[in-house]
Amino acid sequence: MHAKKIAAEKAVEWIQDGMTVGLGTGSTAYWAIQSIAARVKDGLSIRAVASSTSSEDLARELGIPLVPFADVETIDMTIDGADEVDDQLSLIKGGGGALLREKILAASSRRLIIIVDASKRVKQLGRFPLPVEIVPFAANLTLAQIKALGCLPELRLKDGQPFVTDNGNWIADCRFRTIEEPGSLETQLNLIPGVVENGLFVHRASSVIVGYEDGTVQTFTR
Ligand SMILES: O=C(CO)[C@H](O)[C@H](O)COP(=O)(O)O
Repeated sequence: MHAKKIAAEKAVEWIQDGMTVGLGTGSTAYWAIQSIAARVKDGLSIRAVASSTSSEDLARELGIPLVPFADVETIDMTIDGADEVDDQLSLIKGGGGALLREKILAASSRRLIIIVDASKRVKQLGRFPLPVEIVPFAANLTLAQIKALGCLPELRLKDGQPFVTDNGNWIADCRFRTIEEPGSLETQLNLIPGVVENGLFVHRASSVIVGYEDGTVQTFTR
């Protein structure tokens, strides 16, 4: 927990007055939202757009000024977590099921700052099952197409029912074991009709901040 918190706090230091800030989702993004709220209380003037209803609720509760997705055209900086980060700063995201909104934020952000603890760093992406958001309609056909790309897709469940994203879709967690070419897989998955988006974020992170339990951080920039 400490490692996630200090990575988050380091990223939040980079936020400046007047910025539009994208808020990520998950237990590391939670600390970023807490730290942003503390700076807002101290007078920082920003507006934020959230990647999930849970982050939006938290930000609202803590008094961070929010702007709806529909009203935003550019984002200065997004701070978000990740499930895996490789040496090229490519990512797997979506463990929390918010990958679609997270990728929309990432694609429109001048800077995407990823905050992780050291356990998220890997030599090769793929040990963490890749989350893929699919439309519920004809899900089995879509799952079969995803499987043909060389993985074992499993529908994510919550209380015995399909997990439903903030966008009303389902998530397939896809076991690839290793992903040799993340860039090409990211494109291939999105070409399957029925796939809405996938959790590969290739060449999108501007910086990755890794927090360690001893209180130090390491920053990697592309
Ligand atoms: O992509 C995400 C949510 O969709 C999260 O950023 C990712 O799952 C990491 O979460 P955590 O910070 O809790 O380890």
